[in-house]
Amino acid sequence: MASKELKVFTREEVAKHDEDGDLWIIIDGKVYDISRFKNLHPGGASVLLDAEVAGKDATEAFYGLHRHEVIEKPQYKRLQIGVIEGEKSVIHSQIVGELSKVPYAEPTWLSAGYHSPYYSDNHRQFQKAVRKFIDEVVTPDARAREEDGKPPSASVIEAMAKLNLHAMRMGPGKHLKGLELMGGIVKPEQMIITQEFARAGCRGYGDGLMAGSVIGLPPVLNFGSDEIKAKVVPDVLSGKKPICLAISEAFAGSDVAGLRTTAVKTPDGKHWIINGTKKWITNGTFAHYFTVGCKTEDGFTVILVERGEGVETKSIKTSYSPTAGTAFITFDNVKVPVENTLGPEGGGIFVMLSNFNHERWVMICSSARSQRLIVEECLKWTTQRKAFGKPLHSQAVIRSKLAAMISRAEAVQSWLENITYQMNNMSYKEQAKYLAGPIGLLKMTSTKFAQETATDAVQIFGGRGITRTGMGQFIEHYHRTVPFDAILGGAEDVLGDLGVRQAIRQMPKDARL
Ligand code: HEM
Repeated sequence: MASKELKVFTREEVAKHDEDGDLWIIIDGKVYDISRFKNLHPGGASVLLDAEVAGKDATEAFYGLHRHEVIEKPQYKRLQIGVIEGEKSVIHSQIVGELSKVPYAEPTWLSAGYHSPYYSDNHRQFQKAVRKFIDEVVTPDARAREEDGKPPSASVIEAMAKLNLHAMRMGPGKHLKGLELMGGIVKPEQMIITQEFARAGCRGYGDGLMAGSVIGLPPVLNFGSDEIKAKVVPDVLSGKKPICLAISEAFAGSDVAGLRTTAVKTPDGKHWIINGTKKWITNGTFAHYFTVGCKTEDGFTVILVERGEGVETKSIKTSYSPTAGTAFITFDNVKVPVENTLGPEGGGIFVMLSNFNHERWVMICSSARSQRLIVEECLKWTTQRKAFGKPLHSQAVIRSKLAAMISRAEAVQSWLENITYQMNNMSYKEQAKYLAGPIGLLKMTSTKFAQETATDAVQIFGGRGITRTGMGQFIEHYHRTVPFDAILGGAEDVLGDLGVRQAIRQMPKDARL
């Protein structure tokens, strides 16, 4: 359909259309005929007939109450009948794939005028490609699935598989050999992928997007037999058969020794028989493979289970969306070949611990990036929202909250970049020795900061910060879902304690005041 031709009006002409039945307004240099829309307006008709609005420039009033995306929706966009003579509209949506120009909305390595010791132009090129993909393919699906609670669409999972994004999210390793990454852009950085995904601002969907594989597949990659890897890895990385990590139970979480799911060998020694339950298992409702922590004769053993007889999964209603597929799982006499054992029998603690650093680091990447998104939302809101006749940010108390939020986001990002650099330059063994503690401390810090930022943001947005639609929708979502980062992958206190205990173990014997 050809787009309607827009006419050119003067402000004086618009001012003549200021009454019920003949009602125009100006928003950002564009003229809208809202004569008929007035009675359908979700905010009511009377506000549009107000003497300050009818026939006038309503830009400030509009942006104090609506997100820009409202006026971009086709059903409202078509209300535009013209433009104002000699004026250009200045407000536009974020351009797909582009960086934000709002201060602190991007980490310094992506901000104009800044330098970074860690990132090259290749990283920037890769980041741009990932962002474009997220903006075009992931974000629209994320918003829709957050609404209907269904798992991420198969088309998104397939599109990610085509670019080998699932494989890249596992970090560097043999599994990337021979794959064409992101359409041929080399040297991918997992931190870039994870941080770009967090920008979609849909926490449950983010986990639904195969987060289970990011934590459930590494034990297979690192400890599975060649036969198991040959079967499972392509299934998972193609997105066709997701995997999840099933450790936590109703009985125990951080206390791995308290887990009760058992695996007992059959008399011929060829199979495990698994019985027990698992709780809060991300992606469990739609996973095909399960990396399961079991109590065995020798202690704790990790075993790969395939969905089949005796495996049942039920959705758990958490405070984020069912998109994540959070499950309660029952294993009822599930028979599994002993070849599915991941790592040594009785050596499951080591398998789990070696996985934790990577899992926590991924979560910090996402936590650091989502805090920044909240900073951006708050900077925009406090600029466009007027209170007592002035922008909100002219209040010192508001600026003080913004100062704290910005500082937290920047501090976490800088520490994270340092840790990431260390990870890239240390062996697996060195990482366990030097980084388990710092990663624990950083995750604790990041999620504490994130929760403080969420609380501050709600205060800044007021009622809108606790409303699921409209201006504060990202703040409401963030405030509701931010505790997930503080619990998943290790609770804050446990992680802080881990960091300090590691430091105490490394205290030199001759250290004295
Ligand atoms: C073409 C112009 C406009 C369109 C398409 C429009 C559309 C909407 C929509 C879709 C909502 C529901 C909430 C949301 O999605 O954000 C809303 C709410 C509202 N609108 Fe408008 N609107 C327009 C102009 C205005 C103007 C000029 C005012 C001036 C006062 C206004 C005042 C309100 C109010 C007070 C609410 C309720 C806000 C809330 O509950 O926080 N609208 N509008």
